Amino acid sequence: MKVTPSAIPDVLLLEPTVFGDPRGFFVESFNARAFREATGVDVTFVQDNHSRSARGVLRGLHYQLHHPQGKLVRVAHGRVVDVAVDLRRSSPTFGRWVAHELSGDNFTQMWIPPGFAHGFVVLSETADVLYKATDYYAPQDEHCLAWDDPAIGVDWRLPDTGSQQPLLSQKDRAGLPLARAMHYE
Ligand SMILES: Cc1cn([C@H]2C[C@H](O)[C@@H](COP(=O)(O)OP(=O)(O)O[C@H]3O[C@H](C)C(=O)[C@H](O)[C@H]3O)O2)c(=O)[nH]c1=O
Repeated sequence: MKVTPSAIPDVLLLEPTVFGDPRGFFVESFNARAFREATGVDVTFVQDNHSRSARGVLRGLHYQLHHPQGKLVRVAHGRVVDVAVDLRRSSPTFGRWVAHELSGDNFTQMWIPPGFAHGFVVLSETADVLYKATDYYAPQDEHCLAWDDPAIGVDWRLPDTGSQQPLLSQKDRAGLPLARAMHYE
């Protein structure tokens, strides 16, 4: 597995080894020992998530404040721009973001440690996003950062769907700007 630090060094891009043959391919999408040895990150995942979305759907930017989740994100089918925003007030990259295309074709995974808001926008007709989390879902502890806060300035590379706006949940339409959102110490 190849591991490359992103522009925010704690956020890592992982490229697993893919074994292709005339039948198709095989890939170990997660191996705890390989993950620990390749990244130096020693965490336990307690929850697997899978969401399917249509082109132009944007989910995010979400985080749990008192039960922060580290996330290992991959795309089994389709293409997304996956985004992480550093909400650790003590971090030198507080308020900064990273975005990378994850797809069923590139097999790239993004490790996003606790302390970040996470979101993605779908570029393909549909996309299946699968991610492991290091803590359990805590709906009472969920917070939403505004996807379009100019103070963060995420370049979502929104797909052309004929609409200026991505397709958002009601919760995501009410995301807070960085200046008013709760942060991690
Ligand atoms: C996240 C989650 C949701 N749910 C239920 C709650 C709702 O009835 C339904 C849809 O939830 P929501 O609209 O919050 O799903 P997303 O907008 O995909 O939220 C996720 O989007 C971004 C990209 C994230 O990184 C987070 O994991 C998460 O916030 O699934 C659960 O039962 N367990 C869960 O862990």
